[in-house]
Amino acid sequence: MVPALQLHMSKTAMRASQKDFESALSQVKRLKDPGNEVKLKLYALYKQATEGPCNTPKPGVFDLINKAKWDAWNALGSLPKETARQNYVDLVSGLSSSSDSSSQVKPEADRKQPGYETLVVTSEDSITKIMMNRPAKKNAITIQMYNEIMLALKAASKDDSAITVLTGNGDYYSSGNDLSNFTDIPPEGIEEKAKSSAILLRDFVDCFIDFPKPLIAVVNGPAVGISVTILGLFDTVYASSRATFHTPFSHLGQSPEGCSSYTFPKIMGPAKAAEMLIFGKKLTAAEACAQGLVTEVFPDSTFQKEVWTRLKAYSKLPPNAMRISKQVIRNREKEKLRAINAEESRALQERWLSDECTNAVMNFLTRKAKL
Ligand SMILES: CCCCC/C=C/CC(=O)SCCNC(=O)CCNC(=O)[C@H](O)C(C)(C)COP(=O)(O)OP(=O)(O)OC[C@H]1O[C@@H](n2cnc3c(N)ncnc32)[C@H](O)[C@@H]1OP(=O)(O)O
Repeated sequence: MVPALQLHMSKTAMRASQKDFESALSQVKRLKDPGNEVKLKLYALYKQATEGPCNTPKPGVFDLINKAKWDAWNALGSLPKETARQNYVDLVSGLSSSSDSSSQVKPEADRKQPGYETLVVTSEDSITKIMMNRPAKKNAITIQMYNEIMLALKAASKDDSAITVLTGNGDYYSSGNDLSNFTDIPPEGIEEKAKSSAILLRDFVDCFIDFPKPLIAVVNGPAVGISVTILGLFDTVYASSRATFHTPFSHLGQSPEGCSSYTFPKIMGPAKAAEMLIFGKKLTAAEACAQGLVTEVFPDSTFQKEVWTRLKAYSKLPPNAMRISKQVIRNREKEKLRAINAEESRALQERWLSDECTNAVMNFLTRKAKL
């Protein structure tokens, strides 16, 4: 017989000794939490290995935890003690090797989902993170980036993550619409450009209205324009103390989008919303939090650490319960939000053809004006 095969057979035929069992018992304490289902299996095998078949009365129906333990033990029937001991040792050894390999953290480049040029999309710890990735341009949103964000949101809505995060790479969260989007005029003319831009805007904002899982904005720095307005469609907004919130629509000859004409007055009251949306008042993170647009502000020095610790804890909550809670909170407004989005997009389609808008965009692009 081939020696390696011989070794394999003698190993599987071998019964776990009391010493193996005891070492598995101490090993199990060092493992990271394997989840309730595995813990029940371990409990049942332990009881079977040490006491034999289930011999205690069935707990009452409201004693949920003890009933689950009893059910798991009872399900092992008359499994011999020796086999239960062996199964316990095998289960712990399988858990140890999988936890060894999962503790080797892969670098972000390896976890990165392919197919995006303007974003870095990663999925880890039940969190899908969509990071805008044009730091040299302050994460200004190009046509390609609008399309990629829509694709990433659609994929995240179907993946096995529990929550989804939008954030920015570098010192800005996002400087909003890339103003050079307006310079690429097709042969059909400027009206056609305004029309296709309005359709893109409407589709983009609809993706946020319809997103089914908890959606969190991690606002790592200043936010401008559309990156601010869509925050009203997020479930939670965490901001660095360095973040600012600026919607200079009148300065740009434009009008509000992202459903902000409805969500902002609802969140902060009409007077405060008007200061932002009509007069372009820039809010600090603390002010945005006081107005209810931001959930919580963290000191910039500890922002990433504190936010991701919080999000990792939230991502362990039962995903279906979170999804249903979001539906219950948001569903009754969806139709209304879609209608508002369509109306805001129509208004902008006209604004983009105005002299006020054309001059403001030209002034920025020829470096005559900044916010
Ligand atoms: C499909 C259409 C949908 C339309 C939806 C409508 C949305 C409305 C909006 O979002 S309105 C908001 C539009 N955004 C702005 O008006 C911001 C313009 N940018 C600025 O004012 C400044 O860049 C700044 C205040 C954000 C940052 O200033 P700072 O001095 O710190 O940095 P720079 O100006 O040197 O920026 C670095 C480079 O990034 C380019 N850039 C920044 N923001 C934008 C932008 N929004 N659009 C295009 N380009 C932008 C900037 O030009 C610099 O590029 P350079 O290094 O090549 O010079």
